[in-house]
Amino acid sequence: MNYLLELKDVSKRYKEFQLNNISFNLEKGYIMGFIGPNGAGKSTTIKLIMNLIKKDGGQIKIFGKDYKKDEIAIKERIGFVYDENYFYEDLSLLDMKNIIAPFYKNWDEKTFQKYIKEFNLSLKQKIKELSKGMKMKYSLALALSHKADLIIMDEPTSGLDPIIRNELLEILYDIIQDEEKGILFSTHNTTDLDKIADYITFINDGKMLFSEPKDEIMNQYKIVKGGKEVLNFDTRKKLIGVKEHNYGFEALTTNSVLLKKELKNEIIIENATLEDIMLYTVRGNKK
Ligand SMILES: Nc1ncnc2c1ncn2[C@@H]1O[C@H](COP(=O)(O)OP(=O)(O)OP(=O)(O)O)[C@@H](O)[C@H]1O
Repeated sequence: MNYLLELKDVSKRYKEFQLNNISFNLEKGYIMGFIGPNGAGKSTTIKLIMNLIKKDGGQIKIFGKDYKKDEIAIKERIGFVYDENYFYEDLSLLDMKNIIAPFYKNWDEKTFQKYIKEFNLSLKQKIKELSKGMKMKYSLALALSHKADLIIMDEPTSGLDPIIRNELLEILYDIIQDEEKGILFSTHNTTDLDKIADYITFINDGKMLFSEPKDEIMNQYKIVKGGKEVLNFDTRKKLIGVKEHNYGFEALTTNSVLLKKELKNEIIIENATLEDIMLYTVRGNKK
């Protein structure tokens, strides 16, 4: 398989946090949502992919090549959008672009100008005068203007209003239509991913929970609701993150077919959202 991005057992140790054996692959033509609660290790993983920090173990390949050996050639084909600021604050948007653009052989000035206009930015303005959302839009305009094959975005929708947020999702969707490009997109806001992601990689507390096609995940995970009387030892084993209230319980399950067979009309099975999957799983892990 010709992957754009391959992580195998990638690990990183900090004093009080460990990222353990993260493995996933991203194919051409797909959008992967990278989800997990605060502090799960999403930014750490992205920094490792971008070689901004050193890994302690595992392998990272980008475009089939070792991510370090071919770093310069690889980075030319990556569009990177990152929450923390890596611009010179005193420069104008135009001056900063003039510094960045020559690094890319495939820089497309027309595309850049198109996004600047679409995002309502002024090239005369200084970076330090931009709001968080405006900085994100500027970052996006830069990342999308050199015909990158792999787009890596760390929380790109944070700070964006719903209109620009939706526009961004449409732009990302359009980008992958030629089936040559791929997007890795980390976010807390799983509703963004309900719309556009093909694959979901979920990490919690530095550990991988899954990396699978979104449709399979949505088929596998369901919400169960029922009365407390069915909550015995056997049933609990099939439930994740049980939430009990006065009249009954709600939980996540990957055993909905079996539960329905055993408990028939005593329970209700509903579809789960990605947010449900994240919340119930994190609750289940805490217990
Ligand atoms: N330079 C560092 N030194 C020590 N610990 C760090 C460092 N950078 C990150 N960490 C720790 O690693 C853990 C994971 O952080 P990370 O930023 O990767 O999480 P995240 O999933 O991106 O969270 P968020 O959604 O809040 O951005 C946190 O506990 C954080 O404190």
